[in-house]
Amino acid sequence: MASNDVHLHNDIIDTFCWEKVSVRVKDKTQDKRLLESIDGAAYAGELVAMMGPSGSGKSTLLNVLAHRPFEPKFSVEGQLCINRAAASTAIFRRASCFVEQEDSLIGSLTARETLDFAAKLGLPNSVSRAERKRRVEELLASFGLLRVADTIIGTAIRKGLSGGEKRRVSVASQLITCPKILFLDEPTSGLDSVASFEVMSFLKEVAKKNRIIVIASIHQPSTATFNLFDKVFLLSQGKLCYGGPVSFLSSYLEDIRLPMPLHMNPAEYILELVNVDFASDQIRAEQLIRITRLWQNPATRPRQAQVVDVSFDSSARPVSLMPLTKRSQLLVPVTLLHRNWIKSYRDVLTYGIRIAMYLGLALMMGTVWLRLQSGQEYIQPFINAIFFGSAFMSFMAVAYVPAYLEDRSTFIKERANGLYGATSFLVANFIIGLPWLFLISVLFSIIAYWLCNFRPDASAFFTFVMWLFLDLVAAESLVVFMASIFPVFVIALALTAFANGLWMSVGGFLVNPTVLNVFWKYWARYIDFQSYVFQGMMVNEFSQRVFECSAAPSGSQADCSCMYPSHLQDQCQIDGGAILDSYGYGRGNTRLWVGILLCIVLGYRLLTLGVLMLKKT
Ligand SMILES: Nc1ncnc2c1ncn2[C@@H]1O[C@H](COP(=O)(O)OP(=O)(O)OP(=O)(O)O)[C@@H](O)[C@H]1O
Repeated sequence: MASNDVHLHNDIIDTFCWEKVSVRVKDKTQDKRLLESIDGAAYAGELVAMMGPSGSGKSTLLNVLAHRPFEPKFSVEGQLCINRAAASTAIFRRASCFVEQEDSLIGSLTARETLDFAAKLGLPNSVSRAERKRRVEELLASFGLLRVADTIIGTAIRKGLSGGEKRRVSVASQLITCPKILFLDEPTSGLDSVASFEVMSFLKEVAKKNRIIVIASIHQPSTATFNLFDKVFLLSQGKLCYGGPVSFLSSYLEDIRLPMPLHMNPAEYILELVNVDFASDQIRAEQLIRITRLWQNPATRPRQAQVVDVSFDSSARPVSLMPLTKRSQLLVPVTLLHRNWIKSYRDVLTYGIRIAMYLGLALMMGTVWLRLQSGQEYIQPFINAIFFGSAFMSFMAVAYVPAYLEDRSTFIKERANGLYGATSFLVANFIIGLPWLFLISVLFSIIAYWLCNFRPDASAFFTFVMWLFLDLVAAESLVVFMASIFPVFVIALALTAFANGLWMSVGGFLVNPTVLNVFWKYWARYIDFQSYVFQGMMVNEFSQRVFECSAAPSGSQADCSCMYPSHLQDQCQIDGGAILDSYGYGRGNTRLWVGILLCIVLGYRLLTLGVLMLKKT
């Protein structure tokens, strides 16, 4: 789209217009026009409705107007102007906000915290703390949210605000940065007619008081809600059928001999007029062609439809407009970290359930491998327990997929509104996981390590904790990477499980590294984080341990189906070092392995950053 930016400081946007907006989607399976040459304009203080039957192109038009990113298969044409000058994406990002159909609110925050974090992320540094608080309270009051300001939004297991209240919080949180244009995709979806009216009348008031242009797609408003709008754009099959003041609609319909019936909801009537999805008769289809032709033809299009009367309430005190200066890029990750911290300890689904799961696994492991002894027959159980403690713990990191996908979806929406970028998101995401994963590692080890009777030595215990912690950090980084490439729950879950399965298979336990198939031996093992953890834990346990044959019950050697070589089973005393030699694990490599593990973690995180920078939706 166009260059030649207008200069926005504290300027009011008086006019926002769009000309000849067309969208086409073309790929191997389809070539379809979604929007055809749509023109329109909106003025400061107006509440504008985008209406039309399902699939008519309302959301697509809204996305174009808001400069939202489109997938490459879409081709978008047209011109968007602010104050009659062409405007770039950067100007739009700074001047507008987009409220999605689905709320991207964080369920464990309260309404007040949600607005406060939106202010911290969106407002420039020059805004003082007191001013920020004042704006939050002002918006809570103007959206009728003071009564529920300290109630949480609501999570899957904890009820919070009602649907209407959530929508109001969504809208209020976007208004905190004083956008000059506010786009809303179906702001009333899922609300009853009373709640819909309530939300739209708040928006109308805010638009008038602050001279904001509010453009909302809406499905089927009640008569009262419809009458709140200043303007309506009616779409059908990607074409414009009417675009002008709501007050002029009825006389226009009379002019084209389709008068609005008395006592009928006008929104319902116009939607019926242009809906041919379920019409079996030819008459309806021809009627739609006639309506669109009349509108498309400048000769027959009524001049009044484009005349807009904006009446402002000059007595109302407007919310002050903020200068559009830059925010500190250092403060953003800190704010995200603070928000993630509140979420992680309040929302049991984020880490609470995982902590409980790992404690259960620790108890299970500790009781299955209960008090292993120093007899030779315990060598294999020790190795099995180490494998379980490294590989299976890493596998269970798949439980993080849903929480990460939720965070990613919030990030995608907030990034589209220009709040912060992928680096801030990933830094905050990484740091917030560390204390929780450390806590899990310590709690798991306290239970499992002593119950299993691993080497009773403080330094061995803390080394075990360190390996487990690194294992979980790497496993979580793998989850983050996979779920960023494929942000669909089932696919992310399946692929992470697959990757973990592969790392388990080539990690050294299931096939001794000395006999591993060459196809895997020379690459997979080296990037397999589980193999370094397994090696590390093995060295930690076996390098200073001796297994006695005397401790074994008689005849146990014959029953022993061990992985370690048979010549070792004949000896009366087995040094743990010999077990390590049989696996080809050298001692003294701990630092190297820790370094490699950290590089693997960094690698996953950097790859994720690349994915998030490239994937905008
Ligand atoms: N990614 C896509 N690929 C192909 N067609 C698409 C894509 N996205 C939307 N469309 C098509 O574009 C048309 C307009 O869709 P859009 O979502 O804008 O309609 P809408 O009026 O907002 O519908 P609804 O009210 O049901 O949300 C529809 O026919 C839809 O099938």
